[in-house]
Amino acid sequence: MSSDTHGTDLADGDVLVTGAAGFIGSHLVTELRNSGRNVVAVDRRPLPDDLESTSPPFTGSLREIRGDLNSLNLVDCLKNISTVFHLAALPGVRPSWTQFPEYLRCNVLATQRLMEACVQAGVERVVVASSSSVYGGADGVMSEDDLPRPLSPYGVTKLAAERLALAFAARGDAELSVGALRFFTVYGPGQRPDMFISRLIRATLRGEPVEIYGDGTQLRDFTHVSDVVRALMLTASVRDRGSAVLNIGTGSAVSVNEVVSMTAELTGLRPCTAYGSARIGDVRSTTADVRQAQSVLGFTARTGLREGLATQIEWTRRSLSGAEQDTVPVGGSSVSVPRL
Ligand SMILES: NC(=O)c1ccc[n+]([C@@H]2O[C@H](COP(=O)([O-])OP(=O)(O)OC[C@H]3O[C@@H](n4cnc5c(N)ncnc54)[C@H](O)[C@@H]3O)[C@@H](O)[C@H]2O)c1
Ligand SMILES: O=C(O)[C@H]1O[C@H](OP(=O)(O)OP(=O)(O)OC[C@H]2O[C@@H](n3ccc(=O)[nH]c3=O)[C@H](O)[C@@H]2O)[C@H](O)[C@@H](O)[C@@H]1O
Repeated sequence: MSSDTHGTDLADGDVLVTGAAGFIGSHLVTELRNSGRNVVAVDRRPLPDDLESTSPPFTGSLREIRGDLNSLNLVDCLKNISTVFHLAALPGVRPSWTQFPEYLRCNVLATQRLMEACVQAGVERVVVASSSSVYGGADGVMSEDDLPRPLSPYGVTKLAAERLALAFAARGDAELSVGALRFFTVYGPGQRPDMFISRLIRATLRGEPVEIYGDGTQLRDFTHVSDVVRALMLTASVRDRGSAVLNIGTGSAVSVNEVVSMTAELTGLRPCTAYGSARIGDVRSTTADVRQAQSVLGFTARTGLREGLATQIEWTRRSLSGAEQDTVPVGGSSVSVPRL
């Protein structure tokens, strides 16, 4: 199978993206349209303005459906849809201790409702955003066959969502398969403002302090959003569409302190860091075992952390300076991303 996303063979029919207004969702919608797909974009938030543009280079159409997955008529939304990318969720690890009912509603109940509707509407393929946080505090490389032991309520809801989707695919009364992708700490232009790299770059460019939770030696397999989008598209188009759970990461981990040093080098500015307490539920280390994604999808991450950080720094600079267009080169094409 080609490891490129252009011209890959998604099932005929339009595609629907949930969480389309979000960080990863907005990049995915852009890339799908660049590859000629007609996209139905579902989110309870409005789409970023520049995603709605139909001017070139976009070739696929965009239809926005604004609403909550827990109340929309999803069977109607899914008419003529062959492939669903399910990205909608509450994504933060730390707030999940205090807002659990909302995590349950958005991550678990919404997934059950969506999967039920997919079966009724005859959707062929569902690609679900799962998370490295299903693993919990494993030492060393995290493999898909490891017993998941999430350490945060968020991780518990992501594991439940992943398993629910797979249970629907295993029912046997529908031609539906599921690819559940466990993303590892995704970064890049448009990254959620609550995430570390986003806070660090913004604070550094503004000359403000950023808090580091713990001593900064915690490790993350930081994965660039362009790689994640390519993995999503490959999962939808892979010829053997059996159900599977796959890690999407780079296979190597970098400490939070190293990210601070790289940001200093790339910006020429000295980040002002304040060390605070480690947060409950934050794992010490994440590293993806990337072998299954390589063998099933032909997927290998292409963007190194230094190069990827540079794309996010450039986007943040433009955003902070109020540039008209926040269009940045990502993974070989240009994408428009929401402003800060
Ligand atoms: N960003 C990461 O590092 C990362 C890592 C692992 C997994 N993930 C998963 O990837 C997905 C996307 O993450 P993101 O970082 O782009 O988050 P995001 O918050 O930017 O996007 C999620 C979108 O889902 C929408 N949404 C939430 N609940 C909804 C509901 N009930 N009905 C309709 N829309 C709803 C939100 O409005 C938001 O636009 C999530 O499922 C997240 O758990 C993200
Ligand atoms: O890989 C995943 O599955 C998860 O990755 C990220 O979660 P996290 O790794 O906590 O991402 P960041 O918020 O960027 O935090 C990275 C590290 O920086 C630390 N951090 C974060 C924010 C901050 O202000 N200061 C700080 O030191 C965190 O404690 C953590 O150790 C995403 O936010 C989750 O949606 C996702 O599910």
